[in-house]
Amino acid sequence: MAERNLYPLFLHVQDREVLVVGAGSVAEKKVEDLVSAGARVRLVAPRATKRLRALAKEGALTHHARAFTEADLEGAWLAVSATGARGVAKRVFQEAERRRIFVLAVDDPKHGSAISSSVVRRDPFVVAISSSGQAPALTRLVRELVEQVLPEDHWVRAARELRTRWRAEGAPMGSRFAELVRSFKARATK
Ligand SMILES: C[C@@]1(CC(=O)O)c2cc3[nH]c(cc4nc(cc5[nH]c(cc(n2)[C@H]1CCC(=O)O)[C@@](C)(CC(=O)O)[C@@H]5CCC(=O)O)C(CC(=O)O)=C4CCC(=O)O)c(CCC(=O)O)c3CC(=O)O
Ligand SMILES: NC(=O)C1=CN([C@@H]2O[C@H](COP(=O)(O)OP(=O)(O)OC[C@H]3O[C@@H](n4cnc5c(N)ncnc54)[C@H](O)[C@@H]3O)[C@@H](O)[C@H]2O)C=CC1
Repeated sequence: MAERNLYPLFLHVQDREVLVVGAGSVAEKKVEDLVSAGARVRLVAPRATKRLRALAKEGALTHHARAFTEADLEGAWLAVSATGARGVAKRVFQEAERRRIFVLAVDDPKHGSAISSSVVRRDPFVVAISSSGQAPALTRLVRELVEQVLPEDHWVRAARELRTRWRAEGAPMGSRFAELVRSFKARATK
């Protein structure tokens, strides 16, 4: 479904069930991101990585050590298929479509209805980057470039400081954005 103009979103997954099918290294990254966003992850896969088994052991997710069945989608808000096994993504997608559940298909994007992005976090800002599924390695490169442009902490701290001063001085709204740009350009060329 990558050929269409995608609609970007930030999802509240806190306390919502997310089904992850497959528990290899690619699934591991998605699961870690989902768990840190507070999702209740239900993992279905005959074999799981050491890290995923450890997360299951400490109660951060539930792991069913068997192959996917259509009933696994029951109650899920979102699903991830990450098995690399022939035909599994298609089965997950067909049943998920029937149940109106969005699916990230990491090995077979045509059998998915959502794709994940590369993320740069500068709390409270989140920059999500996508090539609409066409060039993941380039997406990673753009993420690394954005990380260099937005160094940890400085960016938001500097903007907050500017804003405190604008308020104290009653700076006109119309001049604030231009001043922020000037100040950031000056920092970048220092
Ligand atoms: C469609 C999508 C589905 C989804 O995962 O949701 C997808 C699909 C596939 N990725 C593949 C390969 C690679 N993926 C990466 C990296 C990332 N891939 C991510 C997302 C996405 N990957 C979604 C679209 C993203 C977009 O719109 O650009 C990132 C951004 C986020 C994340 O993984 O969390 C993360 C960067 C994280 C970071 O910032 O570091 C690298 C580079 C590397 O790891 O060094 C490679 C090797 C280079 C290459 O092949 O390009 C393959 C081929 C597998 C094969 O051929 O066997 C498929 C399947 C296919 O396309 O058919
Ligand atoms: N989206 C992305 O960012 C990337 C995607 N990929 C693709 O992702 C796929 C998965 O890669 P890995 O995690 O390295 O694979 P892996 O081989 O390490 O893990 C596969 C997992 O799927 C499980 N599995 C197999 N059949 C199953 C079934 N019928 N039901 C449930 N679980 C089943 C296995 O038990 C295992 O946990 C590959 O096809 C790879 O090409 C690879 C790199 C990046």
